[in-house]
Amino acid sequence: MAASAGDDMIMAPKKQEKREGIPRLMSAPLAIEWVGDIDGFVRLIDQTRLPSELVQIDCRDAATIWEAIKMLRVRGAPAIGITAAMGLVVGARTHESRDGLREHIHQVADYLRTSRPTAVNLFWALDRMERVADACEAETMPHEQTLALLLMEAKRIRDEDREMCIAIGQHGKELLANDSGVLTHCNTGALATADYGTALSVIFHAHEAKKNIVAYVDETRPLLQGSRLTAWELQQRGVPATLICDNMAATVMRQGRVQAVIVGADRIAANGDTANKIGTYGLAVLAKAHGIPFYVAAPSSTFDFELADGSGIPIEERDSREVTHPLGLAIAPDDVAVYNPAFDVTPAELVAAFVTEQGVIRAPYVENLAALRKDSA
Ligand SMILES: CSC[C@H]1O[C@H](OP(=O)(O)O)[C@H](O)[C@@H]1O
Repeated sequence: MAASAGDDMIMAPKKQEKREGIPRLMSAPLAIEWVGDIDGFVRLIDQTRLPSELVQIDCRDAATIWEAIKMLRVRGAPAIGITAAMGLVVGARTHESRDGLREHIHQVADYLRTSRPTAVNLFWALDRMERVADACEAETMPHEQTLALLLMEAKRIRDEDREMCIAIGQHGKELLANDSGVLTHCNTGALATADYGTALSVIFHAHEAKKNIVAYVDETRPLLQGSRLTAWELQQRGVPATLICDNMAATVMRQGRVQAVIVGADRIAANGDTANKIGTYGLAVLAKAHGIPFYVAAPSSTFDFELADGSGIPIEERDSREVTHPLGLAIAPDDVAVYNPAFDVTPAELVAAFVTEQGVIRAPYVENLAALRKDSA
């Protein structure tokens, strides 16, 4: 039994039943779950507690959801979108009549939009939920029915993401040579998505296909999503993994330990410029210098076709204490000046290919990525 947010219960990783016929690769619970019916709540793994503790928190209001996204208790572009969609449902419920419900829903969505600025999935998911609310208003739908349809849409966003992650893995595994080393950055696995992940889904599926992959995992300063989360997920699945400090990436490439680099994304512009965890751009430059292919794995929901290029992608800057006090331990003098951008932008020309649920997409990106546009269908 998980506790409510703020007062949590430590859970031993429990065997998770197969979900809806799709065998789950991971023995831990899903990062995000909706518990109950329309009067239910969002249950999250608190990722700030991993890998030493698997703690789940129950979120019964929009403020708890906002805080969980802001503090990276739940993180990863698709996971943020799914959580915000479900968070809109718990927030919408506080308005108990049909009158004014649509306006209330827009207010909750605008509030959730302020949690983090870079991952486009947050905004895409909330836009999609608001379109449902607008349609219900236009149909003068009863209050309960509107809430039920919103919950259905949030679950649909989650389920579609899981399917896209599986497809990304199936397409991407063909890019990885047998007996190869693959370097990855940050966390792009089941913890960052509905399940399986994006770049990690490629590695998981290559492992399942017995391609004898060794994953090299960047620890990913300052919040250590690689050492805390990715190494944990890979161990959960029995994938050989070697943890390295971020400053070791050049050497492992030069030593020939790595034959590919694969990362996730938080927002990809129409020309293929890619925003991802800080440090990704440096990996792309290093990969180019060593003749190693650099791949970006992402679902179509992470592409922002409103942006012609990466110059317009908002880059989140975070608290300086994340740099000076990792895990609460002071590693820098007080009051030192700090610059802490959470993301950087990799120019499209450094990307060998994008791995999407629709397949592997190579340059020229402006033309070839256009097929991913939702309105291009
Ligand atoms: C599958 S998207 C994962 C993406 O999100 C991470 O950022 P954060 O941990 O700050 O949410 C990182 O950029 C990953 O590549």
